[in-house]
Amino acid sequence: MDVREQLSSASKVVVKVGSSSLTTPAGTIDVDRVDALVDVLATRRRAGTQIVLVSSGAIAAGLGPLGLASRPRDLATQQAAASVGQGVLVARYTSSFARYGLRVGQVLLTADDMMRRAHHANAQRTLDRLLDLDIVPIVNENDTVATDEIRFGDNDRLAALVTHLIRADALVLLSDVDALYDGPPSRAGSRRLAEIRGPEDLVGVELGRSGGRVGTGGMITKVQAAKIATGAGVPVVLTAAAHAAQALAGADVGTFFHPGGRHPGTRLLWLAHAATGRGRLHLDAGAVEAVVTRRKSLLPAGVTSVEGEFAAGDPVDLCGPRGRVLARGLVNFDAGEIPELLGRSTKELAVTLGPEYERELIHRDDIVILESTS
Ligand SMILES: Nc1ncnc2c1ncn2[C@@H]1O[C@H](COP(=O)(O)OP(=O)(O)O)[C@@H](O)[C@H]1O
Ligand SMILES: N[C@@H](CCC(=O)OP(=O)(O)O)C(=O)O
Repeated sequence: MDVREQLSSASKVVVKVGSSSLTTPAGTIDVDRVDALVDVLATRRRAGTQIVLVSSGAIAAGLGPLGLASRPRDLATQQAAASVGQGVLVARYTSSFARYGLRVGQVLLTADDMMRRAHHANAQRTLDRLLDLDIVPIVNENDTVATDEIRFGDNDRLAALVTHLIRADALVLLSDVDALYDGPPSRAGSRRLAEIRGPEDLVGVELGRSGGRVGTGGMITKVQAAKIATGAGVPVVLTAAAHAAQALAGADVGTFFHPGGRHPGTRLLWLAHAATGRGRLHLDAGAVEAVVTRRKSLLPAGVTSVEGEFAAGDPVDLCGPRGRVLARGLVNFDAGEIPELLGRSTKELAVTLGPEYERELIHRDDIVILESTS
């Protein structure tokens, strides 16, 4: 079977569309292009495929109503624009899908929703239920509450994580460019890359930032998203929104990223690919061996020092004796509590500080290995 047939036979697909494919330069919704995209998605939905649409465009669609000529630099005004634009965007999707008798549901997610166990399960349950009810979920980052520190900032990686969250069979990234090129598409001689089979095919490819006025991540975040999805066994197609129908039909458009890898736990994908450590724990050689090689939980006895300000539940980087970041995990204690625990056994801590201290610093289920020690 041609690999691209995985797209035509997929029963659950995540489609991500960028701001520039949905809005006009004047900062309003481009109704014709939204309708054209919805025509494709609704047709596929009515043929039985479950679709989740990850749609950017809230900030871009809020510019016109707020009288802004370009994307504001400061976060507060971006959030205000997103607040106005998100409503306009979803109103348009609602009426556009209604032409096909389909309902949409708005789902706004933060990075935390992908990471914290309870939030993650909640988001998963909601999306699953929406799909059971034949509703098309329209997902975006919850821009109005996300601060710079905790923000995804781009919907490409969010779409890859949603792909895992709902156990989709394929991810389609739609942009204003028809494929990944080996250099800037505006440069004469740049060639379309029809297929990416693995990291070796990306060597020498110039991944530029966004060329448009309203896009954010450019090709860098799209390739990161493709790596997250394919690394967990899901094929990805990157192409222009105008080619959405062909991409979903498995035609030779855009760039096809071949799946590889297995399906790791979704929550930890966020930790590996989208989180940044809020602090660092320095491990001795024994703890590195236990955590990285034998995949055990991290106990206070194996930690030599702590850096940074973080709260229980935050991601922290785990460094080896030479300072290399080897793993990342969700820590069970606030930064301020940790110094007095260091180097001590959990039994001893339970006796002196109380039974609630007889637990690991980081449970092994909350650790992802970023680099092996060998
Ligand atoms: N190697 C490349 N191949 C294709 N496009 C590239 C490349 N490098 C940079 N780009 C730019 O990435 C842009 C798409 O990213 P972005 O503006 O973030 O899109 P979106 O808003 O759809 O998410 C394209 O318009 C293009 O100018
Ligand atoms: N959440 C933001 C979009 C962020 C983003 O990734 O934008 P884009 O690069 O156009 O896909 C918004 O709705 O404006």
